[in-house]
Parts: sequence; C-alpha cells; structure tokens
Amino acid sequence: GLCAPAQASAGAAAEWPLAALVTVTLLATVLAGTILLCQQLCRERRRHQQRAAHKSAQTEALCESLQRFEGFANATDCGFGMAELDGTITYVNPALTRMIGEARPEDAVGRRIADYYPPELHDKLLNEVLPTVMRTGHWSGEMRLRRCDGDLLDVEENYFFVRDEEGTPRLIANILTDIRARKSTEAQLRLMASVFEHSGEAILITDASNAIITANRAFTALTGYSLDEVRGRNPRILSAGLTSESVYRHMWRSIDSSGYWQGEIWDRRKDGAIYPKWLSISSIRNAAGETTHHIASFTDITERKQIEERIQHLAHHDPLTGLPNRLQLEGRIRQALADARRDGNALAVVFADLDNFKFINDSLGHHIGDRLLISVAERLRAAVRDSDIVARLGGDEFIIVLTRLDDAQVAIALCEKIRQHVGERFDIDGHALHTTLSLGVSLYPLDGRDADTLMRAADAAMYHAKGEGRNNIQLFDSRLNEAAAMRVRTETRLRDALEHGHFLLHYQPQFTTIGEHIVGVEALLRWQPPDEEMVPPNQFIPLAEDTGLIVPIGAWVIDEALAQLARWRSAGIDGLRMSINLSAHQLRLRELPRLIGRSIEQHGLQPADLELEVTESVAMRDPESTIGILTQLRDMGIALAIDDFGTGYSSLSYLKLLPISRLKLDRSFVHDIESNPNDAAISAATISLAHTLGLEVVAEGVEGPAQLGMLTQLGCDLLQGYHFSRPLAAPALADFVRDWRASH
Ligand SMILES: Nc1nc2c(ncn2[C@@H]2O[C@@H]3COP(=O)(O)O[C@H]4[C@@H](O)[C@H](n5cnc6c(=O)[nH]c(N)nc65)O[C@@H]4COP(=O)(O)O[C@H]3[C@H]2O)c(=O)[nH]1
Repeated sequence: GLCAPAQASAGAAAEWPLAALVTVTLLATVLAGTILLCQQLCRERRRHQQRAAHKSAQTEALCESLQRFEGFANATDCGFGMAELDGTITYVNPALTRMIGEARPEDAVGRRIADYYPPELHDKLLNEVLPTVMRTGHWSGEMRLRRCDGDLLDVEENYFFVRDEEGTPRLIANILTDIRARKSTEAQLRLMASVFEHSGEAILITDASNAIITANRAFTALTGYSLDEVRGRNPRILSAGLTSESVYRHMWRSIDSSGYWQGEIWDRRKDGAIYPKWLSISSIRNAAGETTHHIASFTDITERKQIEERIQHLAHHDPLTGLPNRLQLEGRIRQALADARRDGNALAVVFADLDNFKFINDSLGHHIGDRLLISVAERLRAAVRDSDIVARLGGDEFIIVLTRLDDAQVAIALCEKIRQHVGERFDIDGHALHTTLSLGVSLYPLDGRDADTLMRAADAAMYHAKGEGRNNIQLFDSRLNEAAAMRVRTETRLRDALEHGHFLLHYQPQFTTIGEHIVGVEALLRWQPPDEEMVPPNQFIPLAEDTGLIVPIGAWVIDEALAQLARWRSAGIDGLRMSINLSAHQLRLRELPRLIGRSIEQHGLQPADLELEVTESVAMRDPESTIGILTQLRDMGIALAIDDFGTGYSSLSYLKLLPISRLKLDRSFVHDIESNPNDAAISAATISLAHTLGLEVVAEGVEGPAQLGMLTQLGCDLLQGYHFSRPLAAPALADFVRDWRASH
C-alpha cells in the first residue's frame, strides 16, 4: 500500500507547479511588458507632465495596470525578478526577496544576478543560462540560489526576455519556484523505488484489470521471469495449477471486501519448478473508491515448509533412531488395527526390551549406548516387512507391530528371527558388543481389540519374559490376568500377616575377606503363614511395594532387627553391624530418619551399628530426593550400601554424588566369576572403581571356594553367601557366631 499513494501525491506535487508555472509565465510575460511600459511612461509623465496632459487618460490606465501587476507580484508564491541585459537587478517581488533572504526588495535592486548564485554555478549562469536567453529568448531549468545568509535553495527558473515595442530585448525576467518540497518528494520516491527494487520479497504491481505493470528484481530472481516477459499479463501465468479454485475465489472475495488477502499458494517458476509461496495482496483505491492497482508481495517458503516438516517429523519420531515415537505409534497402531479388522487378519504387538543396555551405556558411555540403540533399530527394521511398524518408546524399549499375520505361529517365528538378529554381535567403535532381547507378544484379536489393551498385554508379557531369565519370548497369557487377581488376594493376606505377626527375620552373616571375621549380619524378611510353607521375600515384596504395604512392613523390619541386635548384645554377642534393606517407598518417607533414630535410641544402640541397603535402581530413581534423605541418614552416622550393584541403572558419575560407604556386588556376577571372563571383568572393574571412590565392596552370593579365591584376589573387602552360611533364624545365627568365633 506504500507505492501507489506516494505516486499519486508525487504526481500531484509534480503537476501543480507545472500548471502554475505555465500560467505564471504567461501572466508574467504580459505583465512584465506592462510594467516596463509603465515604468517608461511614468518617467515620461514626470518629465513631460504638461506635454502629457492630453495623454493623462492613457497614463492612468497604465498605472492601474501597474498596480494590478504589483498586486499579483506581491501575492504570488513564485519569485519574480527583472534585470538589465548586463545582469543588474532592477526588480524583485516579495516572494523572490524571501527566497534570496533579503530584508526588502530594494536591497536586491542594483546588485548583480550572479550575487545570488553560489560560485560553483557562476560558470553555468554566465556561460550557459544567460547566453541561452540571449540567443533563444528563454532558458528554464533547475538551479540553486545562494541566499544572503549563505543557505542554498533549490529552485526551478524560467528566464526570458522582455522586449520593447520594436521587439528589441530590453530586460531579462525570471520566474522562480521553490522546489524543495518537490525535491524531497523526489528523494522519497527514489528511496521507495529502491526499496521496491531491493526488497527481498518479490513485489508485483498490477492495474485494475490485474495486468502486470511492474515487478521488482526479487520477482525475477524468484520466478525466473523478467519484467518484459510478464508486463501486461495476468499473474495467473505464475500459477502451478495446484492451488484449488476455492482458494482463489476466497482470495478475491477478501480483496474485494477488505482490500487485503494473504495466504499460501503453489506457483511454478519459469524453469517449471513448483514451489510454495506466502503471498500478500493489497488493493489500492483512488479517492472515488475504485481499485486502481493491486500490489502483491511474496516469498518462497520452501525452506520454511521444510523446517515445519522437520518439526513435524521430530514430534513424531525418535531423534536418535529416526523410528516413530510413542505419539506416532498410537496413530499407526490404530490404523493397522483398522486394516486388520477390515481384512480379517491377525496382528501382533511386540514389546522388546534390551536386557543389558543400561550396563553397556553406563560402562562404555552414552556415545556407545546411543550407537548401539541405532544399530538395534536398524536390525529390527531389517528383520520385519516394510508394512510392519517399528517404534522406539524411549530408553531401550521398542515396539514392533507385525501386521497381516495368518496366525500366532507366524508371530512367534518372526519374533524368534528378531531375537536372533539382535543377539548377534555388534561392532561399535572397536567394541564387540552382545546384547539380548526380552520380547512380549500380544495378539489381535485374541488378547485385545484396541491399541491400549494390546500394548498393556504385550508389556505384561515382556515383564514375564524378563522374569523368565531374559533373552526369551513370551506370549501374553490370560493367566497373567489371573495373576493380577491373585495379587489382590495376596494383598489382603499380607495385611493380615502384618497384623498377626506372621513376618519374621532371618539373618545372614558377613565376613571380612582377610581373616574371615564376622562383622555384620543382613536381616532378610520371611513370611510364615500359619500351617503353610515359609514364603521368600521375592514373592511378596514386589506386591508389598506396589500396594504401599512395604512401609509398615519395613518399619517393623527395622525395629525388629535393631531389637534383635540389642538382644544379642546383652547375650554377649557383639561386634556385629545390622544391615537392613530399604525399599523405594521407605526412601520417600520424610519421617524415615526420625523413625530410625528413635528405634536406635529405644534399643540403646548407636547409629554406626546400622547399615541400610538400597538397591541400585532405587538409588537412581528420583535422585534429588533420594540424595536428600540418604544424606540425612549418613549425617546421623548410619552407613549406607548400594545393593545389587551392576544390575541396575547407575551412571557411574552419579554414584559419586551418593553418600554411601559400601557397594554390594550383585550375586549374578559373583556366580560365574571364575568361569565367565565378562563377569570377572565387571567384578574387577567394580571393585577397583569402588576403591577409587573410597568405598568398600561386599560380594553377595559367595557359594564356593573358587569364587572366594577369585574375590580375594580381586581385593573384595567383605563376603556373604551360602559358602559361609545361609540366612538363619535368630537363635541359629547366635549359635553360628559363637561357634565360628570359637573355631577361628
Ligand atoms: N543364590 C544365592 N543366594 C544367596 C546366597 N547368599 C544369600 N543369598 C540370598 O541373596 C539375597 C540377598 O539379599 P538381597 O540381595 O538384599 O535381596 C533381597 C532384598 O532385596 C529383598 N529383601 C529381603 N528382606 C527385605 C526387607 O526386609 N526389606 C526389603 N525392602 N527388601 C528385603 O529380597 C531379596 C531376596 O531376599 P532373599 O530371598 O532372602 O535372598 C537373599 C539371600 O537369601 C548365595 O550364596 N547364593
């Protein structure tokens, strides 16, 4: 909307002085003649007053004419001046007096024309302007006056002769117009034109009939068309034919009603390439409200669209592997289910989880971990059909949706293929890595008819696979649902057990490697329902944790273990530290430190008599609050140990932040330590790492002399396991300690 109104006003600005100039020139020519005559006649009148008595009527008429001229000359904004042929000024009107900056017209009279031009224009004045007037009778053009105060003033000048009755040039007259306003308008116009020309946006101007009048450089750069090629044509020639008619209809409706439209349309370049552009169109109307022009400006938004697509992609894909993420997966499963329903096919949802990813990630670094995930993603993708879906949920969890299956057998066979593929060696940055997959499978329509149910079923099946020792495939089994019902029954029984004292503790001694002294015991929870077999903790603790029952049960354990330690003390068995397992729920209890402190006090013990064990995964969950509570406990003087070390999620750097004093090397590493070089290496690394961090290492699950030998050699500090003793009931433990101490 900038150009056209500016043009209109510039046109007006340019037009009126011209028209005025012509009028003024004509008038002035006539009047200049008149004034000349008047002056002559008036002089004559003075000289020959008596002689001229008979001519007085004529003289009066002329004087009247002179007055009229003066009236005009005084009123006009145009400068008017006259000079002798030699350049001596004889007359200036008030406007010219103002232009040249004199106080009164008389001040200019008698001076020379050249006095009012800057020296650099003297040459032009004397050698071009005045000679031209002499030769041709007139000169017109732009000049610059130098005012008395030295300021310069741009003017348009019209020099001409005033001739006498015989036609002989007698005077030089000049009509001047101040063109400062026009000049600045022109400068502004030039600026506008260069904005137009240099704009990064392509700009196109059409007339009322929408024929192209002009276009700028960016237009040519963008479309490939030169101005000559498009002038007079309808911008329709730019269209790629991809934008629907309704878009154009809407566009014109909006331009007609509001004078404006913007939006996205597809165009074709001269070379045929199609591109999306963001287009704004404004219509320009004249005072009567009629559209005179349209101004269209547009930019190529190919790049912006690409970025948008990339953002879209990022929102729906896992950035690491490029696989669809959970968001995308949901839509795709729904689609796949709709297809399966229509075609009467089966479909399998497979939950796949890498078994030892965390360990690889933590020990070799995120860089290797990431590369491994990428490679696993590639193998998963390669193992299935293009029409199947492979997605990553995050971490080391993948979902595979196998479509168009004839039956469950095919799903199992495909999963087996996947398991084997991924189980093969990966060579990453010089590391030969092995990883295995635990796979859980649910089938449509057997296990569920909607995405949610199928995902949940596959997830349950995957956990089952983990529970079955990892690296295997489990089909969802409705018995997993029965297991859920069973859990509800067990929960009731657990509450009952707590109320009726059906829990008890067993204790397993811990030994120093050097000297094999008993220095502590670990309290291990047992459930002894009446008239039934004793239940090991793994069978009820997970449920107790899920239901929150672990909190009261855990409180009971702490109090009972400390009471037992006090009883042993009074029976003369001392030098024992009590290790107690804490669950994640307990760590979330703010009053935990206070509870423990009270219990220690009640039983007349010291904080140093107690050691709390938290599993690695628990310590790593919600690190901030965990560190807070653990630090409080440590500050009380209680020792802390990380249980099952090596199986969980630790990042080694994070370990440094924990206020711990011991690591318990998981028994899965201890178990094969003498036969499996991997396990031996992990154990060795853990022990040396712990020592570097100033921590002691307790090996759990020491079952035989070979493991003992190996752990001794690796410098492990403390040992615990069947090799020395199984967990024992309190009286048996007391006997064991007495016997051991007597015989060692
Ligand atoms: N194969 C083998 N196993 C050995 C050997 N020596 C000891 N064990 C077993 O290893 C487990 C060691 O406990 P944990 O790692 O803390 O693992 C514990 C601990 O995480 C949890 N737990 C036990 N008591 C409590 C408790 O009071 N509170 C909480 N929150 N968790 C408990 O239950 C887990 C299992 O406890 P348990 O069944 O008593 O199993 C005990 C123990 O009986 C050995 O030489 N070979």
